[in-house]
Amino acid sequence: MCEPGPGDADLNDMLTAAARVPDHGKLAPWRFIIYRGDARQVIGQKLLEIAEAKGTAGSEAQREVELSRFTRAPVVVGVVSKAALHPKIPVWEQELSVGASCMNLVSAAAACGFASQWLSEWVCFDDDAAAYLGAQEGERFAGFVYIGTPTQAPFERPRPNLDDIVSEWKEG
Ligand SMILES: Cc1cc2nc3c(=O)[nH]c(=O)nc-3n(C[C@H](O)[C@H](O)[C@H](O)COP(=O)(O)O)c2cc1C
Repeated sequence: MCEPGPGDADLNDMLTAAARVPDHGKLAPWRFIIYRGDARQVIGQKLLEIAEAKGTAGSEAQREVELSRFTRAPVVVGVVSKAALHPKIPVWEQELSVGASCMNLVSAAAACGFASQWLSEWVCFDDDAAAYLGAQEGERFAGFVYIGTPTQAPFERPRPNLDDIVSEWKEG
């Protein structure tokens, strides 16, 4: 994907869709962080620093991957899960709502004419990277949705055969 990314109006529509998902108990167990413009280069420098400190950016190629991680798309949206223990609503249901939010964001991006990709990668699971990217105590990233102008038609890969994943319930 390439420039341009969605402007404020499109991004607002996409995030409205992302926040319009089934949400048992109206807990809003998700929030969104936007990364765009020069901030993406700043992030790359810091991710490289974190990766080097952990010994995971030894080669020039790995260094370049870290530096350019957030410049692969004009706009990146971090979807933060705020799922937490609740007296009535299981964490599992809250996490499913966060997943639905990510998927709505991907679908809304497509509906607005943009390409997108939902990625986790190491930055989702590394405490230092996640904190730097904005996750607060008790939060975690469900993923980062990279959004930009499509440069090619979506590549379709083989999907599961419905016969293998669909069954009709019968007693016993
Ligand atoms: C929670 C989650 C995390 C993902 N993280 C990655 C990732 O880190 N790297 C990756 O190549 N694909 C990742 N994917 C898969 C992509 O989002 C996407 O499914 C894949 O690029 C192929 O797209 P398609 O399934 O629409 O063909 C992730 C998917 C989900 C649901």
